[in-house]
Amino acid sequence: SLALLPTRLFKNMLYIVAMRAQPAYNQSILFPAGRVLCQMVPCGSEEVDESIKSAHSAYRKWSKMAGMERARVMLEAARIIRERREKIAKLEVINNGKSITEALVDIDIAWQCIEYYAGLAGTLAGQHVQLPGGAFAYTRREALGVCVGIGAFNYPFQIASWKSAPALACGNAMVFKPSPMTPVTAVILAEIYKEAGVPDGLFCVVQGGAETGTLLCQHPMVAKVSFTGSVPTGKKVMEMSAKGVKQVTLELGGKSPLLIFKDCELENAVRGALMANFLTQGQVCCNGTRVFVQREILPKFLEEVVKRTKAIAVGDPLLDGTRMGASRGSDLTTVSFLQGANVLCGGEPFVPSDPKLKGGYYMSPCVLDNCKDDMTCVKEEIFGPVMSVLPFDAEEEVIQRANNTTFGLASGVFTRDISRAHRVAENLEAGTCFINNYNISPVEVPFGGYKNSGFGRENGQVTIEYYSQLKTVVVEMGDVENYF
Ligand SMILES: NC(=O)C1=CN([C@@H]2O[C@H](COP(=O)(O)OP(=O)(O)OC[C@H]3O[C@@H](n4cnc5c(N)ncnc54)[C@H](O)[C@@H]3O)[C@@H](O)[C@H]2O)C=CC1
Ligand SMILES: C[N+](C)(C)CCCC(=O)O
Repeated sequence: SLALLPTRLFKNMLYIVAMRAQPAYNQSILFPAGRVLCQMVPCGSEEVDESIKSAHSAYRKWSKMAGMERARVMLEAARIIRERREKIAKLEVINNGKSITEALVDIDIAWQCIEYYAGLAGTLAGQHVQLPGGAFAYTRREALGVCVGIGAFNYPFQIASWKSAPALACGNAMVFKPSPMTPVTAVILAEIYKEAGVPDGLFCVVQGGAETGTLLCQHPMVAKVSFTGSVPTGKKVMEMSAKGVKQVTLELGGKSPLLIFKDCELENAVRGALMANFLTQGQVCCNGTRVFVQREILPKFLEEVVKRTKAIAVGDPLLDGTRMGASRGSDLTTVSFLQGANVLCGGEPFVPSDPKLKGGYYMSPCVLDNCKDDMTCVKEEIFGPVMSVLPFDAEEEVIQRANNTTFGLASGVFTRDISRAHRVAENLEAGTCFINNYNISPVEVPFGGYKNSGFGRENGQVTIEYYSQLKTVVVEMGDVENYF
């Protein structure tokens, strides 16, 4: 991570929230105020084993229920979340530090996801295949068993919902481990599922960090692991899962390109660039952090983007007017990765006026200009509110530069030329391409990566396939033909 780079003082100093200093895994930090939020006891092998066993017995009951029955329980869970959205959103702000405006959207996306998969639960079906002599075969779509979900800190409630909703719809149980930095709201989701009527243990939450995560991935009764987090941890999860031949979904990091052509509608492109970079303090895996702008419109684009970035209200995330809250991290470190890039605004520690928030982790959003493709800020994921802007001249050139990365989570293009838009979408190597927008997430639409950004998908109909398996039943209607 960038925090590992040598620290030198530049004339133009840039501060980012250090990623190295994670709080002790049994302690969660209150990001907005820099105080300890709660003490959690990390689950050891006994607790992990207990949770997986209780999930397994719940799975036995749940998977035998009709899809329509599971749907009713899930719809009730969605209803409860919708009813309590303000309360849960407030807890999410305290848990994570993001603004209340964004937390409300996250909670809404969470209940929509549960509602969507409730709708699919009754549609699970197989195929009937006719064979010679009146024989036939049919396929059954069956649950996998106990699935493990491991979440990152940036969308705690939403990630728990995105993983559990398709899992439960297909008849599985889930043991979920939230990030030790944001341990609170997954527990609220577990309580809501219980209240809605799922069998005891169907959605269990275990607390802890890497050790607990390892125990989950290695447990022989686990059928699948769905992971959201960094590339290095994702590789470890895949390795551990491979030993037990467990299925894996990996939602990893990104350094997504956003291509802004001179024929775009500039006002929307500017809004798109802000949405692509500054949601959740820039801590979004699919952020379009490499903003390629066609040279002719670069000055106008930068003028607008910088003006609006400077106007972003940073501070107390519980206030309605705040647009950027607190980041994770336990200290602010000066990091020099500029290598000649120009800080047009922000990138500094921000201290809110409220004395209660003085110890919190705030940073002013930053725009970097004069960037080159081989700079660290352009190549590596920063996971903070830092937008790197790069000029380009031609379509072919910018596609080649945009694809020159090991990541492939998302991408975006702003243009009014309809053919160009679809041509660019076809040629960008990424799991998602947004045309004339960025970072919207309708739950009906699959989400996931190419290349090192992972595989498998979340959301959309296709995710049913990642949480179920196919059984083929072959039926003979005549005599057995015997070769012996
Ligand atoms: N694709 C996506 O949807 C997202 C990707 N990310 C990526 O994750 C990075 C930072 O997020 P972090 O939470 O710090 O990621 P991380 O990879 O450190 O942790 C993610 C989760 O994995 C757990 N974990 C850590 N070591 C483990 C191990 N050996 N075995 C099993 N579980 C383990 C953690 O406790 C946490 O719950 C970002 O830089 C970004 O690249 C983050 C959020 C969303
Ligand atoms: C909701 N959305 C699309 C902004 C981000 C979801 C992916 C993540 O967990 O970072």
